[in-house]
Amino acid sequence: MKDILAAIQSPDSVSEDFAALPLPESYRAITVHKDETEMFAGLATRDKDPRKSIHLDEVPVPELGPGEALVAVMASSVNYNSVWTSIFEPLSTFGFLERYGRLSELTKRHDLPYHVIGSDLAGVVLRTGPGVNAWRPGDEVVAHCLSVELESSDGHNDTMLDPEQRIWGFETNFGGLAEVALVKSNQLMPKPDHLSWEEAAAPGLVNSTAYRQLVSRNGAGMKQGDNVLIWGASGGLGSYATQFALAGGANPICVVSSDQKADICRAMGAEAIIDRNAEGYKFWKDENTQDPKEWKRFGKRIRELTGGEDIDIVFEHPGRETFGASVFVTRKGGTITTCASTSGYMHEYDNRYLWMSLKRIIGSHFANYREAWEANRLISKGKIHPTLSKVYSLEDTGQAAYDVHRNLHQGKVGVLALAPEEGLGVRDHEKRAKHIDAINRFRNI
Ligand SMILES: C/C=C/C(=O)SCCNC(=O)CCNC(=O)[C@H](O)C(C)(C)COP(=O)(O)OP(=O)(O)OC[C@H]1O[C@@H](n2cnc3c(N)ncnc32)[C@H](O)[C@@H]1OP(=O)(O)O
Ligand SMILES: NC(=O)C1=CN([C@@H]2O[C@H](COP(=O)(O)OP(=O)(O)OC[C@H]3O[C@@H](n4cnc5c(N)ncnc54)[C@H](OP(=O)(O)O)[C@@H]3O)[C@@H](O)[C@H]2O)C=CC1
Repeated sequence: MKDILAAIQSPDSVSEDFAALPLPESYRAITVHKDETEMFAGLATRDKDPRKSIHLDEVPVPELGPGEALVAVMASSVNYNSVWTSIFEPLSTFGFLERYGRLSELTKRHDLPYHVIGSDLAGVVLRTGPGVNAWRPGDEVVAHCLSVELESSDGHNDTMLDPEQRIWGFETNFGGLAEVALVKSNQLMPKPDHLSWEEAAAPGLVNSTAYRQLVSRNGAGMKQGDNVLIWGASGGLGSYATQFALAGGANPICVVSSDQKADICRAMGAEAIIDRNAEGYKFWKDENTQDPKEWKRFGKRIRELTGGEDIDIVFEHPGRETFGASVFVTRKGGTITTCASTSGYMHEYDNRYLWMSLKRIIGSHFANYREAWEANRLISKGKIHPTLSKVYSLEDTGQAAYDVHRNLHQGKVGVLALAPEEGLGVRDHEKRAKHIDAINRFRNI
């Protein structure tokens, strides 16, 4: 591993040098263990502690198959899907690995008693499998997390519709929170050259998801002037949704839960901000009863901020807690687009407000190959910026996941894998200097 890192850090290394490096037999990886899936049985979601289930193990380097690449991971980031994996909710991800393992001789590799998690990476290609021509050892890359087989025509127009669609590092093994990762080569994209390894690893999953959910015609198809209600506007998804709304000439109405988060949204350029904590919205009177008066109070506040207008698009992900309010505050003909249910997946809303006002609910999940590429291109061009706040070592990934689970973080949380320190990997310093304030906006807050 030392030789690999030395080659990555040497300005003189060429592709042949990487190709000639022997692959290590094993690598350090963040895992959860199959024999621990019941460890939190009986505990409330909030009390399940990722620091107890997340391990740092030495695991064997997987065999490389056709169309695949092994990547030396310099940095990765924590996504909420790794939080779900680490608390074994809503399902243990070992069920996904077993199902994938049944697909073919090659996919059997994924069905192991440990799960190497993580759905983002920035690093350097070490080896490519048969049939890979577009990427070579030594290429500096990021990887998106869409894994598809594409043997069925169902996914040929929109790769997210492939019946064998999986999220790498969540529904497959050998993810990005590790020193080495195995990906399909079609997941690879050029690393934005003005960013450090950890900055480049931060946007991938959430940026692509927000792009499909909000901007793409497969999602809400946002246009100039739209009022976009963004829940968790300074969080992982929300910090990119806010940037897309601003960059696309829309009007984000940002919901956050503290002054500090409101300040971050202001610094991004948003003006309409609702502090849900300070304003004390209680959309549920008790576990089973919502309070439409609170939906109305929330809608009134939105109208104050928009000069009397209602919401064209709601960017939804908190789920059960907010969904009733989200449907209510959407204007006639507007769209609620949802990609998650952090607070609970059995939603309730008053359907009269949906059908009588001709609103639409759109389900959205990650991004197809092309959308992920387009989202990464916007990062590379400096139109959208990473929202990295804090960076942890691989050893401290459990704490990083704990922070995200407890909503103690801002924007995105990074993890260094092979990178010995922060700030390495920048190739275009001039471009970086142009965007430095935006790149650092979330740092150390
Ligand atoms: C990029 C990052 C993303 C995120 O962070 S997302 C957040 C994290 N992710 C999650 O929380 C999602 C976790 N996943 C899940 O909870 C589950 O993954 C799903 C609920 C999404 C799906 O579960 P499944 O196991 O695939 O489905 P079933 O409920 O067990 O049902 C499958 C059985 O139901 C049959 N079936 C499917 N459609 C129909 C139909 N229309 N009519 C009749 N049967 C149907 C199938 O065939 C199959 O059957 P048979 O069990 O016998 O094989
Ligand atoms: N389907 C897909 O492709 C994807 C799904 N996801 C899912 O989306 C969800 C959010 O992910 P991500 O943005 O990365 O997570 P983060 O935790 O980084 O951000 C979510 C934000 O939502 C807000 N929030 C949390 N709970 C509530 C609540 N009960 N009511 C209102 N607001 C709330 C918080 O902001 P504040 O406290 O400031 O209001 C929080 O910062 C997760 O469940 C994740 O699994 C994520 C990416 C892709």
